[in-house]
Amino acid sequence: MSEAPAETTSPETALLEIRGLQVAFGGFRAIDGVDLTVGRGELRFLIGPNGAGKTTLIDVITGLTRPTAGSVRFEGRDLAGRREHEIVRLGVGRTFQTSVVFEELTVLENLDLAASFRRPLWSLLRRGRGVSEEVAAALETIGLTPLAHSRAGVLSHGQRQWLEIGMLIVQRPRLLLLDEPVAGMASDERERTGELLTEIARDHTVIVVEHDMDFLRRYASQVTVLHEGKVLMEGSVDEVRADPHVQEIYLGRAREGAEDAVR
Ligand SMILES: Nc1ncnc2c1ncn2[C@@H]1O[C@H](COP(=O)(O)OP(=O)(O)OP(=O)(O)O)[C@@H](O)[C@H]1O
Repeated sequence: MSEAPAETTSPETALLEIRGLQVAFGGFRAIDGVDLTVGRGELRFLIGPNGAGKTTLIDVITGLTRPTAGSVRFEGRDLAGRREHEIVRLGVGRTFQTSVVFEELTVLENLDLAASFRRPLWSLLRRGRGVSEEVAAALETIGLTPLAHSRAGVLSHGQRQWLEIGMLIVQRPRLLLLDEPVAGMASDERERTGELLTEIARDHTVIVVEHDMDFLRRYASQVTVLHEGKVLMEGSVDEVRADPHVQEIYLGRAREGAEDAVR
């Protein structure tokens, strides 16, 4: 018997390919026919008003929620039906809106623990022999080298977010999914996070869910707009901001009291 047909898209061109995705909660379709292609090395922003389906989309990619229909292919492999830890091992990492750092452990210990996830069991016995290269590099990238031996519990909100990003990086994912990484951050922390994302995107593919328009203007290039479970449009930040439909859904929110209209 011949092999299964070759993948429709070369892994060189598309890292992530979502087709005809649907997610229903009871009779309600939170995702309603989404097609999304993200190329290797992209820094893609995902925006949309509350309830648009952004988190649900991330949940499906990472195996937390099962789709009702459609496919999610990562490097040509179908992720549907795979468990969360299996998807992590395939190279997909995500941050959650709730923190996953261990407050009693130091920054370094948190990173080391996250990195140990990839190491063979025998190497865990060698722990305590100093800082591995990848952990040291991650510390530098996230700018927390001076705080390496501080307890994670004393970090500011922004520093904690960077630590979480560092904990992802040491697991060497090829796709990183970040859910509202600058939510609740002060402006200097936002700026540092924007720089961090730009740096990480040099050697990872990154999808960022973000509401903040100022942040998008500064750091986004390609943007996908979700609305009511569908892709409303894709384009550059300028194209998205100029689109009448996008303006309408954001201005609609503005009239309801939301502050961040597309201007
Ligand atoms: N487990 C669930 N059961 C029922 N409905 C759900 C569930 N999870 C999400 N929903 C609904 O699906 C829709 C999409 O939710 P989702 O959290 O994906 O939106 P979002 O774009 O991430 O919004 P926000 O910006 O507010 O986080 C919402 O109407 C939400 O109430």
